Amino acid sequence: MSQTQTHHAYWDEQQLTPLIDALVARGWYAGETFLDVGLCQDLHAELTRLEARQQLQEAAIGRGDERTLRRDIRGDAIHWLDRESLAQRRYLALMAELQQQINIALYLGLFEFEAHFAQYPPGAFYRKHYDSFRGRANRIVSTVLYLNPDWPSDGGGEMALYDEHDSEREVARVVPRAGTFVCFLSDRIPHEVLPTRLPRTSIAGWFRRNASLGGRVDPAR
Ligand SMILES: O=C(O)CCC(=O)C(=O)O
Ligand SMILES: [Fe+2]
Repeated sequence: MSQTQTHHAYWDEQQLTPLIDALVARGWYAGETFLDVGLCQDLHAELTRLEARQQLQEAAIGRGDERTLRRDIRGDAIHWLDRESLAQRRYLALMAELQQQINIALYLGLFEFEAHFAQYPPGAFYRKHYDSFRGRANRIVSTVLYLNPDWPSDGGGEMALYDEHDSEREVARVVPRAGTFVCFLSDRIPHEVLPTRLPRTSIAGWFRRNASLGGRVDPAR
């Protein structure tokens, strides 16, 4: 490999350039058929097994002492990725390479990636929120990969993204169909999950930079 060539093991330039450009220009990116269908199927099958074995936990909001279950804000059940399957390891390898490429292009100093499977049962939603707060940002770039093999037009459960300067202005509505991948700056882009009519599956993940809060290292979760 010559020094002027960049070599990516998984991603090619045609996929990464639009993602990086969109992150810089407007703070978010959404791409259909961004990820391999076979990998999405394997991840979806794993989530189905985890659910059957009751290995999903109801998701909380807040952190530390302030963690609470609030079904009126957030209704999903989750399982943190822990590299326990080949499919997880493949997905995490893809994200590790994406992290590297974002760092090269944007100097964000992304340091690690954490992610969980999520399942929204019928009727569930996640009200409009930011994934981190300015000045206390530990989560820098948010990601979502959808795993649902089919999604009817009346299925609901879209993710709505809002303008970074006007949190009332919707800028995109993303259908949670398998292979679609979204990423955005965690402290800039308000977003929400609209009520779903069908069980809705995804992997939500965050590229982090370790931030020290008052001398303590910010806890991971
Ligand atoms: O599943 C989605 O579309 C977004 C989930 C989300 O916003 C989150 O888990 O913070
Ligand atoms: Fe979020």
